[in-house]
Amino acid sequence: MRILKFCVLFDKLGVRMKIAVIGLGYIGLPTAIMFAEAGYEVIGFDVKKDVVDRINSGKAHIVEPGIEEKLNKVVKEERLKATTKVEKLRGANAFIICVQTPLEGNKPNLIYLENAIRSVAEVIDRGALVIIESTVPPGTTIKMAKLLESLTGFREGVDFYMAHAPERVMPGRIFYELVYNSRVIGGVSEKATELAVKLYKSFVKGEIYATDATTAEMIKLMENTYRDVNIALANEFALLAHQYGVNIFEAIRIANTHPRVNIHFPGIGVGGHCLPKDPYLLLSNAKKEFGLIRLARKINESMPKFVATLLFEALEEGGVEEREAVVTVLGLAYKGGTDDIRNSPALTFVKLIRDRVLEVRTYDPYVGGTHKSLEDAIVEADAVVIATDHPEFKELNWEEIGRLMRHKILIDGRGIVSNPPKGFIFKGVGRGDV
Ligand SMILES: NC(=O)c1ccc[n+]([C@@H]2O[C@H](COP(=O)([O-])OP(=O)(O)OC[C@H]3O[C@@H](n4cnc5c(N)ncnc54)[C@H](O)[C@@H]3O)[C@@H](O)[C@H]2O)c1
Ligand SMILES: CC(=O)N[C@@H]1[C@@H](OP(=O)(O)OP(=O)(O)OC[C@H]2O[C@@H](n3ccc(=O)[nH]c3=O)[C@H](O)[C@@H]2O)O[C@H](CO)[C@@H](O)[C@@H]1O
Repeated sequence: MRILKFCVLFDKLGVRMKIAVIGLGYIGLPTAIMFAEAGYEVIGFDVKKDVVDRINSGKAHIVEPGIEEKLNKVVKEERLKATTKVEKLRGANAFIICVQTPLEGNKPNLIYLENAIRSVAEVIDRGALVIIESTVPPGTTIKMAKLLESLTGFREGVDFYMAHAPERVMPGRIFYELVYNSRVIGGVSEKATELAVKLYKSFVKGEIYATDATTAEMIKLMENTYRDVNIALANEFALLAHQYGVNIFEAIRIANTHPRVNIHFPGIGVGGHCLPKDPYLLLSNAKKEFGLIRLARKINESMPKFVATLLFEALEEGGVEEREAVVTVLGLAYKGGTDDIRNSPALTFVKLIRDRVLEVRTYDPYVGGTHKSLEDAIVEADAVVIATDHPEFKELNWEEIGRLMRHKILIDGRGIVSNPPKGFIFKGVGRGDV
């Protein structure tokens, strides 16, 4: 073990290995910190100057438990430096690419990844390892290896080595999961797989499964598609529960006691940088139509609209004119405990209702919003809609909140209020029982 660590940390001449991490966002920054903690010289590269400046002052630009302390330490000890200058990456033994891979329409936009490869091409030395951590459509890593070959005249498997090492961590648990999750690593060549496995072994304590690049790409996309399809099934069950007068959360709790059933949780929708796009990345290079995965997406995409319907029904029941209504939305983040608003169903919901009501107020303790305090956001409101399952919202005393409101209407888009509070018109996704 000690010999392996020595081989990975130092090159053949005994010089400390230099790792370049390209893209310092939710994935790249924690990854850069892990490699720095493992003993490498790490240089982080991002196109955003404000991100780079913040990191170099030891301050994180994202919310993640433990990140401030860890970042501060590795920056102070000069084990991690960030830059916007590509020439500073020269001499890197490994390049780890963590740029975003979003959708444009429903098609993958790989421009950030291609630009990252172009940057690598400017500075790469013979023998270097290039790893794509970003989630990509099947076949992309091989395409990127070809792009790098055409830009440099080098050959993969001979002059450089390229592998896909998809990231599987869950925001909120990143530093634990980076170490203890199992990992999948697939090289374009066998030598690339071998080198990448060796590199990740310097901090990963979970199992590392070696495969080829395209299989690794497909595995990552299958994992998130599996989750998306299962959430869609839970959402469809929730819609059915409204037809049958059932509390879906109670039904799911009991169904899940079956040894082979694990139903996910319904809600206002599925957000974040991954689940709303990865099923489309999986389908993007396919030559025929696949129905199930697309239908699941459509169901999940329809959920903010369903919550809007619940709101308008409740306003009508409460005798509140839509055009006069003041609605407070609790939570903008795509899920609890994060400041990430990418593809957040809360934002979609706000867009859906804002032209129909008098005022939409928003409050999110992690993101901000139109109001800085919960009390200010709620006072004289006609309805409150829970759009994010932040832990803070699970502790709220609804009777007290009700006293501040003009009308007591509560819509639970996240299944966090188990007992409808007294005196409220209460509706929630999957709460067919109320
Ligand atoms: N966020 C997650 O929970 C998560 C989990 C697993 C996998 N992933 C995947 O990891 C990848 C990164 O996701 P993220 O959430 O960290 O994205 P992000 O948007 O938070 O970070 C990407 C960073 O890359 C930078 N960047 C873009 N183009 C660049 C370039 N050419 N050179 C240098 N920097 C560049 C951006 O400025 C940004 O700071 C995506 O493919 C995503 O699907 C994300
Ligand atoms: C397979 C898997 O586990 N992948 C994880 C996932 O992480 P994530 O941060 O995107 O988190 P999720 O918890 O999946 O939430 C997404 C959205 O779905 C809503 N949701 C969730 C569960 C549920 O039962 N009902 C719901 O409605 C939730 O509110 C939120 O809006 O993708 C990352 C990037 O690839 C992975 O790295 C990470 O391992």
